[in-house]
Amino acid sequence: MAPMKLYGATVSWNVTRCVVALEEAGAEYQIVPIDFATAEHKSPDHLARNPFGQVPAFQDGDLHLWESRAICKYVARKHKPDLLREGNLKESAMMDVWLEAEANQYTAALNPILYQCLVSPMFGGTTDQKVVEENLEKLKKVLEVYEARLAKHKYLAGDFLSLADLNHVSVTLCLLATPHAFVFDAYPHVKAWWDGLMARPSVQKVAALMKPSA
Ligand SMILES: N[C@@H](CCC(=O)N[C@@H](CSO)C(=O)NCC(=O)O)C(=O)O
Repeated sequence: MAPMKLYGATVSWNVTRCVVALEEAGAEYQIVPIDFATAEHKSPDHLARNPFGQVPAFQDGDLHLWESRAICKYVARKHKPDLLREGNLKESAMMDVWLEAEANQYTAALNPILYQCLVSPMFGGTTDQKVVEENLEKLKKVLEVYEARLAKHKYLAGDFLSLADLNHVSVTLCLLATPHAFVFDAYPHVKAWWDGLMARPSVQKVAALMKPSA
């Protein structure tokens, strides 16, 4: 069976969100770089992979997917279904809650911070500190909810690791690459949760992959 293909650059936290799932699944995959400098992500070939002209895109045999979180769910369902808790209605429902919280609360607050602190300077742009400060305040409110949850459970969906936890990894690694990593210090249970995730070989591998020198 040909290896699964993940299209995109590992500088993107949406692409590396999928690498975490692929590494956790222990599945054979290859990363196919897409060159933003030449707008390859808008090429006809790539639009056929992802009609929105974005990365990641994904191929497994004759199946073509896009949207990082859908790719992660597919990889987990196929190779490590325990991450989805689909055998337990309540556990899988709680996982869905925290999958959505990652996308719509946590990463929604982090995206503008990462764009200002990491992406804009990468293209010679400046950092709008007002945007950073505004979204740091939003992130702190989100982390207050996470702190309360993780004071009661080892992981977000319950006392079991799930895809919901893993989907937070890539964007959190990016946060740690900004001057605002200290924001976790005020939330000890969030920090313990993160330290636990960081100890996983899959996360170590993605952390190494995301280092600028990689
Ligand atoms: N909801 C989607 C977001 C993909 C995305 O924004 N990809 C960016 C690069 S990563 O930040 C991208 O491809 N931007 C180029 C563009 O939008 O033209 C997902 O989770 O896969």
